[in-house]
Amino acid sequence: MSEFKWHDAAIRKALQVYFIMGSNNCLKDPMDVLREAIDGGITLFQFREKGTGALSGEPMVELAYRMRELCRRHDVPFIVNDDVELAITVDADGVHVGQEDEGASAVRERIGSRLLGVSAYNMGEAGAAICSGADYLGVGPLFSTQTKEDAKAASGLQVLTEMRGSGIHIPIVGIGGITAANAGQVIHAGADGVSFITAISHADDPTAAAREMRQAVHAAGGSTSNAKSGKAGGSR
Ligand SMILES: Cc1ncc(COP(=O)(O)OP(=O)(O)O)c(N)n1
Ligand SMILES: Cc1ncsc1CCOP(=O)(O)O
Ligand SMILES: [Mg+2]
Repeated sequence: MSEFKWHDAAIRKALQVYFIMGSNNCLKDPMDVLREAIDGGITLFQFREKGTGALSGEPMVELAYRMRELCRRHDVPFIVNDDVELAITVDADGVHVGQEDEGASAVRERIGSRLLGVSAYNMGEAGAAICSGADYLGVGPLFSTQTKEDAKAASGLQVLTEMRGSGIHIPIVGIGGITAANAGQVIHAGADGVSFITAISHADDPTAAAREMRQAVHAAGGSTSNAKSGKAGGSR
């Protein structure tokens, strides 16, 4: 198992431009989409092979391996959605789980020091996720989304201001309907970064789309403006 220890500042930096995708989200070869997104400057990638038309079994595992290799070559940390077994099999850098998935405490036990992201829709879920050992929260859907089949109603940005106003300092990434046009608002509301599927997976030019997202996050202050306890020396 990887012994890499994630530091707070490194997590906030990685969350800045967090691309999530599975083969069924793409309009062309998913490896090309990922390669182009990396060229455009994404800072973290989540393999989320889920929903109508998703791969399963050996083809899914093979795609995960190929994507993990590509990310590793470019020093982009690789996260697996939902599937802890798969994350361990492909030696992912972390796992993201939601409220309907395996419990965060059990996942932490299984993955050791790998990065653990947990979804939180409200203050109660955020508090529980932190107690269970989450390294970061995925908060949303903030805006309406067509991508997640069972998504809750859009919460709006006030959930972020409420969390930050109540002393929740853990790294947070916003999710749901995020584009380069609204990414700055997400950062200003208190998130360290933005995560998104469609903004890149449906873009004619994923490299340009990633670059645009990166510029929007940096223009809004990026992770540095929200880092409350970043330790120096994070090596990612
Ligand atoms: C960064 C990030 N935040 C939230 C989610 C959503 O997780 P979940 O609620 O478990 O829903 P699914 O993605 O599994 O459908 C996420 N994947 N990533
Ligand atoms: C996985 C997930 N969780 C909450 S919203 C969402 C989908 C985000 O996709 P998009 O960026 O296309 O709205
Ligand atoms: Mg999930």
